[in-house]
Amino acid sequence: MRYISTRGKAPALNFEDVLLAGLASDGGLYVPESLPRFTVEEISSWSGLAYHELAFKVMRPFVDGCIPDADFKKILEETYGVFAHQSVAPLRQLAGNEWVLELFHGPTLAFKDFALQLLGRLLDYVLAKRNERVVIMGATSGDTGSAAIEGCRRCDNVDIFILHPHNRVSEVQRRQMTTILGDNIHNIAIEGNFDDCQEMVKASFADQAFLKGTRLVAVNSINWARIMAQIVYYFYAALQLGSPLRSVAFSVPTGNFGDIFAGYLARNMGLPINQLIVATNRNDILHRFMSGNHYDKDQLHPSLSPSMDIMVSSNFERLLFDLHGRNGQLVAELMDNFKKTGKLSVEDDRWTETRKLFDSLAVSDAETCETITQVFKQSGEILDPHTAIGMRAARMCRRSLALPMVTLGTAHPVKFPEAVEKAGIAKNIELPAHLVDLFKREERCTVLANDLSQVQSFVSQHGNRGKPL
Ligand SMILES: Cc1ncc(COP(=O)(O)O)c(C=O)c1O
Ligand SMILES: N[C@@H](CCOP(=O)(O)O)C(=O)O
Repeated sequence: MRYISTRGKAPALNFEDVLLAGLASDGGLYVPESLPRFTVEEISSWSGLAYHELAFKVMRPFVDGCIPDADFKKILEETYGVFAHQSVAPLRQLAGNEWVLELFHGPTLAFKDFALQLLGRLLDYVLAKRNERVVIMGATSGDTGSAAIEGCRRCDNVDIFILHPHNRVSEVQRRQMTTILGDNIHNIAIEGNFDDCQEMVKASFADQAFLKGTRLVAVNSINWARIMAQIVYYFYAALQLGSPLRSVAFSVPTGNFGDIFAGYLARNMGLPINQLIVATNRNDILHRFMSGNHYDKDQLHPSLSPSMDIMVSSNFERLLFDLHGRNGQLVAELMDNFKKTGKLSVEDDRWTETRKLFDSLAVSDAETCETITQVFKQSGEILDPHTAIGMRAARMCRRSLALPMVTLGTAHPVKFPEAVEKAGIAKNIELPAHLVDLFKREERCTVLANDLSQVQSFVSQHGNRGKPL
């Protein structure tokens, strides 16, 4: 399997190299040159497999021999063995055809663990084999950061720098990052928003002189391996609901468009998904595209669902690539123009094509709270604000009541007490045992201005186990 850039100019890579990459050298994102497509018989035969066994079946074609099967199986067994729930991703029925796929039973209580527990182990495996040290830079609006730190903290060959927007993540999210105290773990709070953090990470891939020859690796969903791992749970949920003989719909709380893009790929690999709903908070650039073909930058607003306070959605470019017949030059032109004008639209027929599969809804903070309250009264379940946005969109936008509708439960409500309290739920949600002393732990974090050169100089001063590169 070769991986090519969405902008058509960077060299094609194999799985091992794409794992160790971030943005492609032409500024694009890597995607598989062609997708594996599974038959109905093949998918049917996976029914009843344990999560790690299914993960092997779905991901094997992407890894394509770069990691021997026996080693990859062992890595997957270890990865999903650390999840707290026996079924790893339990599917909970709220009513009739309404389901929540609980993706928050990993160590950091959000869906990011599915990919980042794996990514950490894959990096460890590949870097040990190569005897190479790398620097990781990641941007987070709250969840990727802790999942990446947790996934990589035991990697000997990694120094990890996580940028989060100062005072714009929840306290639990911040502490999950800043209380992990290794000399290769570096938390930076940027005086800006998530897009500023993400832009700095991307700019660092474009000009790596400050790294003095050390390789830079991404943990955000610009890294293909992140998307690959997120495809699996669509198969896992759909198989339990009668696929591949029955179609299923998904509603996905969306920010960087990574999670829902994984669902789109699952469909293209043979899973009968008849609808994908893009559920956003008031930072609704994706909803404005899906509902009116306007992908136009706006101001970023803090919300009760801070992990989705994202304006420019990295993975949207991967969808644009497919929409434009996988023509890298066309995508490069669109993205260049977007950089200049902050606006992007596609030709009508391409947009109509997108709308055959995708619907969307933007949900306000008040509606988010209303949904948390409503679902609690109906079922006793407390949804986190991101999942609540997905649930509201599922209820408002579903095309068929006869088909199962699965909302991705992307985070545990204990991470967002403010929203739960605002929804009028007095019940105290307890942190799980491994985090019970979270509020007593020492924190370590450096606050930096929204300034790329300061950040890069910090990385080069601390990039070798806390010492200069
Ligand atoms: C809890 C939660 N829900 C949803 C999202 C949105 O996912 P994506 O960025 O893949 O669209 C994020 C962050 O990305 C998140 O942390
Ligand atoms: N919501 C994310 C933002 C980064 O998204 P990613 O999927 O590209 O890593 C977060 O919680 O950090």
